[in-house]
Amino acid sequence: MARLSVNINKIATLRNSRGGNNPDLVQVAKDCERFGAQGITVHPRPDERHIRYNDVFDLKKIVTTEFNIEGNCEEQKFVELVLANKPEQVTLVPDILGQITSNHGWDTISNQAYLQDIIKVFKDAGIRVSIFVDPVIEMVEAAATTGTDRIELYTEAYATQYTQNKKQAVAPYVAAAEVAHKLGLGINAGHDLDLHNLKYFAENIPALDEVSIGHALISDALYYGLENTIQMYLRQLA
Ligand SMILES: CC(=O)[C@@H](O)[C@H](O)COP(=O)(O)O
Ligand SMILES: NCC(=O)COP(=O)(O)O
Repeated sequence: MARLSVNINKIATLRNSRGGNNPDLVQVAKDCERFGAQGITVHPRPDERHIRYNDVFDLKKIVTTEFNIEGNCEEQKFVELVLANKPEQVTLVPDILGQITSNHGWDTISNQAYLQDIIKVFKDAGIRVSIFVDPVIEMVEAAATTGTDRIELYTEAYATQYTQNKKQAVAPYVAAAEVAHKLGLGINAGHDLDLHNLKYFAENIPALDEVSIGHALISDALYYGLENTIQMYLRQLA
């Protein structure tokens, strides 16, 4: 069964909207774990639109499952933040400044030497590395020679196509996961996964280690409550 890592970016969005500490991000992380979350994911962006760099230090003190920090390693401040906190996992995402959200994986061919160097920095610090990739066979194959422990399959395209044709939507991800598994890579996935599309994805992807889910899960919690929502997502993975 793939692990569920809850991305709490949008809790920080709500907190920041009024300038105080409500909702309390640290308490929400503790509660997510108490409700069954098997990991906590945050994505501190340079503009700190939601997760602030200081949040990472506060969360590191209390996360007892797996702490996954996502971000763009081309930002030195991000590299220093991760090395200072040594999470269980870092997920490297090639975001360009000003993006509304993450919307592409690494070109692991043209960035091969750069990724090899930066991945070694994190692995030498004892941190598991995952890199964000599109479900493109060549990109997965080149990921294997970067030294990364895992890939994270960027699932927006799956989510977008799911309602029209779920078999067609999942096909490239199955193919990518089969190649990744054969090459000894761990397999994570995330972006726009939700209560409608998660079960089918998890049933079809071989050797799926972890999904990280935030936007839809936190939105669902507005209707179903956080504890019930986390349990609902876990049931999709059972
Ligand atoms: C990498 C990815 O797809 C998501 O984890 C990302 O963290 C979402 O970021 P926002 O919450 O800023 O949209
Ligand atoms: N890596 C994906 C993630 O952490 C959350 O993405 P989303 O569910 O907010 O789209």
